[in-house]
Amino acid sequence: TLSMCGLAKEHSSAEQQEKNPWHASISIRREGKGFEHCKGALVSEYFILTAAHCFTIDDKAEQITVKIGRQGFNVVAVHSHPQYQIGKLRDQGIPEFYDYDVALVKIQPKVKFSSVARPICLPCTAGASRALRKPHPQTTCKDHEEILLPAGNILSLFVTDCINNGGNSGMRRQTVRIKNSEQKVACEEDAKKAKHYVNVTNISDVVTDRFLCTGGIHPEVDPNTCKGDSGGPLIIQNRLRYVQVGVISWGVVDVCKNKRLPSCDKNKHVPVQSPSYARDFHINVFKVLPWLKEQLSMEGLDFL
Ligand SMILES: Cc1cc(Br)c(Nc2ncc[nH]2)c2c(Cl)c[nH]c12
Repeated sequence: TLSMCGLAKEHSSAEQQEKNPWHASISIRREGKGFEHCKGALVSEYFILTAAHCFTIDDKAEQITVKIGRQGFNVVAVHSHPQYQIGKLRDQGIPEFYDYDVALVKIQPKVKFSSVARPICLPCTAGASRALRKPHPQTTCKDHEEILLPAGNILSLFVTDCINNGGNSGMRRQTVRIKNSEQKVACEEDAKKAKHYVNVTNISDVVTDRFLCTGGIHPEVDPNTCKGDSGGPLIIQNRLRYVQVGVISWGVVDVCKNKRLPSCDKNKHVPVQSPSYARDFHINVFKVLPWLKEQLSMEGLDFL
């Protein structure tokens, strides 16, 4: 049967992985330096969408492992976006430049879809039209963008690590608002508060058109990402279906640095101590569609 993307178990007693069956954990082993951890989202039988900055040019596929729930996968290849170049603006005093910070990790064996392993919907695919209950092929990519990213503050979610009562790590959904309104300017201005960008005069050199901005305290206090959340999906929930609109790229304040992980127990409310300028930046999936379409052309995703 045609696999349905963006479908999860919703009942409260479902396992975390059943509630987020696209969630992937990526670990990169580096000789003498331990591990780097990132997140990603399953987007087809063979590919995980994540952030390009999780990898360096020296990383070999053998050093990388991907886990979807309890299941481990080998990595065949990492395809970073061709325009991603972290050192591109070093001469202009910008040490790290995250434009086009996306990558597709090809895994093997082919993922057998189940209640704990199922792809999230990518915008501008037939699966996303079905998930949005819009007619295919009448519905266009532009329609998807108007539905998913209208002007205003858009409710979205990402998943972060937490400690459950058993002491091992779980995952917890965080709700944030994408500032796609007049607040977008203030959101992007706060990028200057990142230690890497204090000397930047023109913030649009760093926060390019490719980014969505979340975080801050207006209209509500948004939780923030941690470095370990890099590569995870920024998701819009529409009824009981989920569509990925962003890839977590970078932030102003690493709220997890030298801090214990928050508890997974929702009732143990973690007091949000982030400053008002703590913002997070995500690559807008709509801005990298030509690359996605090319890389995923054999995956049967039926791009619009
Ligand atoms: C998700 C994520 C990635 C990276 Br890389 C961070 N580091 C950083 N941002 C700017 C320069 N370096 C952070 C921070 Cl800080 C919070 N969340 C982050």
